[in-house]
Amino acid sequence: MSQSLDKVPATVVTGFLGAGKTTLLRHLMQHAGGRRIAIIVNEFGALGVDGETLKDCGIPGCEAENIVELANGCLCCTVADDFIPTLQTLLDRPNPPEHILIETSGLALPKPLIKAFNWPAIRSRVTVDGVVTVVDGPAVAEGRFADDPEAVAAQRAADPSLDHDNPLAEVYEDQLNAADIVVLNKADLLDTAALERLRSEIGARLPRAVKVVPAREGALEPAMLLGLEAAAEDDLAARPSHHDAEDGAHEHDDFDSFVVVLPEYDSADALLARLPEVAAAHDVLRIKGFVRLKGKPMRLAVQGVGRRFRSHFDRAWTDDREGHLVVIGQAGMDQAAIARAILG
Ligand SMILES: Nc1nc2c(ncn2[C@@H]2O[C@H](COP(=O)(O)OP(=O)(O)OP(=O)(O)O)[C@@H](O)[C@H]2O)c(=O)[nH]1
Repeated sequence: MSQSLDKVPATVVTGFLGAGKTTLLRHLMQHAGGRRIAIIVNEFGALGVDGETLKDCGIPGCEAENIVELANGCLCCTVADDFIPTLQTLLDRPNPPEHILIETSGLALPKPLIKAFNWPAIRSRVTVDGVVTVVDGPAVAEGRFADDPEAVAAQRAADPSLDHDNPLAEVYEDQLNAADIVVLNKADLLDTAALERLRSEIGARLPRAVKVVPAREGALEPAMLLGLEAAAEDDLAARPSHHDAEDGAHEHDDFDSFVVVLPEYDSADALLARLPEVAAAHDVLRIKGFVRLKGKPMRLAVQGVGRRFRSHFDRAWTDDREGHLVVIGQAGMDQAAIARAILG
């Protein structure tokens, strides 16, 4: 399918919490070859961390003005108020972007977002070049997205549109269904046999013939991800969604997030030792944020996915915000207990 020459291509990068979407975007920006790219980030959680991670990260193109953070919330419900005007503002720039990258929240069902590209205000100006679904390989291998993998497989064989008990499974499935390419990320944490098994398992779940490409740190050539010319907004029927059955209306109450404000620490060692234990004890899905250390101008970026944590000094603080961590989990998590345990 050839893309209309005057439409700006937009790539939707989706994938579950912590799968590696922001990491993949950073890699793309690093290898953009001078292309003018704008990024729209939509995040679940009261405080934007992904936008903060990308903005002014030192990669050419990641200057703050090229990165737009959409207000916290469900992109599909704020399409008219937020998303469409944001796109229009980008397209109306004197020097409009040559490509737009959109990072969805890890909990988003991507189809309503793709549908939004059919809105009259933008339909003639922008097209969905492709949907890149980033998958957290080890999390899938650990069975994070299935109540009981065998039971779900059997159920699906009987009725592919069946809802799952596990809300994670539903989001995961919708994100796979929307994909034009699947990035099987965190390949470094899987051996060859596990990687091959996952690749064929994922391939078997996909509703269409879509490539499943293993990656480490989202490091793939931009040519693999951009320029797919999928015009996904014209091809909605091929991308079944749990959202379809709900007739547009959907629940947001499966997941929850809150912010823990941190004191300034002499050393982050004790905090970093506690975090994996807290995440495991409370089945927290995602923890991310920045820690302030006494006497250090640099902020310590902390990223946790399940019980796997990483931290590094990313850049100097540019404001006097306190250190904070955004915690995301399933609804009903004991926020007070988690906050207490984090603060130690
Ligand atoms: N071991 C390993 N870790 C990775 C890889 N890719 C990303 N990570 C780490 O996984 C964590 C989450 O990565 P992000 O890129 O922030 O994930 P995300 O999908 O943007 O997260 P949300 O926006 O919260 O959904 C970070 O600590 C990354 O450094 C990979 O290929 N291997």
